[in-house]
Amino acid sequence: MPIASEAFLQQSGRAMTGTSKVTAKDVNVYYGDKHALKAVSLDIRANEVTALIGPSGCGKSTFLRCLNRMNDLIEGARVTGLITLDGDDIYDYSLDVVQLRARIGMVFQKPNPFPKSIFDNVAYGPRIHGLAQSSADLEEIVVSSLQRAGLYEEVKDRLSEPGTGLSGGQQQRLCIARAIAVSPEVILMDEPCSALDPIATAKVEELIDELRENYTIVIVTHSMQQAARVSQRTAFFHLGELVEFGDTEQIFTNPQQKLTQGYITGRFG
Ligand SMILES: Nc1ncnc2c1ncn2[C@@H]1O[C@H](COP(=O)(O)OP(=O)(O)OP(=O)(O)O)[C@@H](O)[C@H]1O
Repeated sequence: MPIASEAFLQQSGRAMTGTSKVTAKDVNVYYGDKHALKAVSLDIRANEVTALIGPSGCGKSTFLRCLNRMNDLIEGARVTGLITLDGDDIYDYSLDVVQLRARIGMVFQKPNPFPKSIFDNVAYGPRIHGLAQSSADLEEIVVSSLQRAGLYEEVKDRLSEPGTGLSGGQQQRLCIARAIAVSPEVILMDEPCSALDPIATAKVEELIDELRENYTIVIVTHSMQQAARVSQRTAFFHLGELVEFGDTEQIFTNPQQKLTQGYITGRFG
């Protein structure tokens, strides 16, 4: 592809598939004296799903939270190293963290809709970021976000009812719609299916696969089957270190490291 179009795509906020969207270089995280993440470097490619796997406490969530500076909210947490979004340092002192979190949204383990109507849950972000010029505009954003999250058909007749009245799987798709509504470029998901039953999990996994057409996704999961089903690339962490990172198929069929092999074959974890 000619360089001119690459420059245009990057300016327009959408990097090309295969290009690096988020880059971490030598990232360390300390919680007080605890060195929780050790010299982690990895590239997250645009329009792919990157899965972070590894045994409990290995630092997956810590790394995920570095990517939109959620660790800033944890007292005593300190991050060193470089993390860039489209080449720009996200820890730059002049950067507006609220804007950053609109560009890099997050979906949590437990669905956490606001105690508001389904409509207002999705409208919340666009309202605070001033993304809608009129109420018709806002309605369009809400409807299209619910559609992209695969929830609209199920809730279109009860948009004014509380989001907390939906089933767990629907609540999680509502949270995904809420994240999408501010047009993020990257969506971080921290075990988004761990509170869901298998049918709701399948729906969210299907959705993740559809979303990567427009977004870059990073997902923490405890389920190796899920990582294998939804991701293109997988990073295996152990005791705060990134042990192996590569194409998902290669990681699961031909891991290069003994530790990775031990984990994926269930020898520990
Ligand atoms: N707020 C915190 N304060 C102190 N230590 C923390 C904090 N959060 C995480 N840790 C520690 O940092 C290490 C990495 O934790 P993290 O939650 O990132 O691991 P994880 O791989 O996501 O684990 P899990 O799969 O159990 O969620 C662990 O040893 C954990 O105890």
